[in-house]
Amino acid sequence: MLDKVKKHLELRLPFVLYLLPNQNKLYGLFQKDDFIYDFKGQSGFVFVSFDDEKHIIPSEGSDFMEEEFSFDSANQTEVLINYSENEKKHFEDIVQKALNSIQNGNFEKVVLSRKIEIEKKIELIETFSRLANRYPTAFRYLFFHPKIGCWMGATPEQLIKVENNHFETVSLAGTHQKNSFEKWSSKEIQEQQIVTDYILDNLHKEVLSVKVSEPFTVEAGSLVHLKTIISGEVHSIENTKNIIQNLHPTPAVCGFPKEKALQFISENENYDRKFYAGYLGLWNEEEASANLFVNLRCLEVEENKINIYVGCGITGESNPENEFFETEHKSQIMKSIL
Ligand SMILES: C=C(O[C@@H]1C=C(C(=O)O)C=C[C@H]1O)C(=O)O
Repeated sequence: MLDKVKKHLELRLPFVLYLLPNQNKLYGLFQKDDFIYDFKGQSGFVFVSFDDEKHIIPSEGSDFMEEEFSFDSANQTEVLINYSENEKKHFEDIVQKALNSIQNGNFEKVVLSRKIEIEKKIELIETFSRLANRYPTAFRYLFFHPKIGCWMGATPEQLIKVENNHFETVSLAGTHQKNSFEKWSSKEIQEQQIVTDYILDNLHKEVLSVKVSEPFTVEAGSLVHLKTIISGEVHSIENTKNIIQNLHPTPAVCGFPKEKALQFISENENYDRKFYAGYLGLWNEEEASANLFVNLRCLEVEENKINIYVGCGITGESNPENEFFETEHKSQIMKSIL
């Protein structure tokens, strides 16, 4: 498959490589032309931006390959926390502004992010190989489209999985470093509950039944999060489409209420999130199945530059400096494979 990837990169043709969580099989979908296909319910690998621009590498007409994943596991590096005081102050100021807005009753939660730009030219396949080796429990992907961009990531967050009318989604929020974690604070419990409530509210019109787990702690690389599994039955693929439309973007990556949080993000984050906090993955219209993930712990590859996108949930109890360090810790997930 590596030869095929190299060829596609040379010819500047779109492709995606991916590995499902806890699996060692590498899949590749290789488009034969360089059109941008809009996602309109055809089968393939979907790639949707934060502001809901929907693309797909369609299965039809593309080459599909699979093989055991056996790229070299090159060194894993530890990175030192490294940031400028300016960046820190800038982010803390925006968090403070969000706190004022929350206090004034404009919204309950907003997820604010940073775009960390690193001047660096990377070797794409080797870097993806390190990412795939390092985060086996995540959904790992490398997406390339000459007219859309090049992204890779290792996301711990499922947007939705549907098979035989059974669906599963998660509410994921709250973050700690694994090595210093003791227990969840009321702030974290509250910010995750906002996500769970929102998902349940938006599901009920579309599902036949729903089951909700207790919140539990999950590992994601060097971090831990608080997670609830929400599952049940849907009637048809139309329900699945409506659920996705209603869920995205969830308060795990946007905030609550959604419109107010979106407005704060667009007025205060000084860049386009593009595909960060969008969603991506498999859509099979014929089988009415989907396996989609939220695009987190990801980076965008430019010619001589990498953009790492990381965010964190702000609620009334947030502390601006702690939130800044949370984004730094999240960024280590990607920095350590560069
Ligand atoms: C926004 C991100 O992560 C999300 C926000 C979290 C939080 O605020 O604690 C935790 C997991 C994700 O739902 C990110 O990784 O960029």
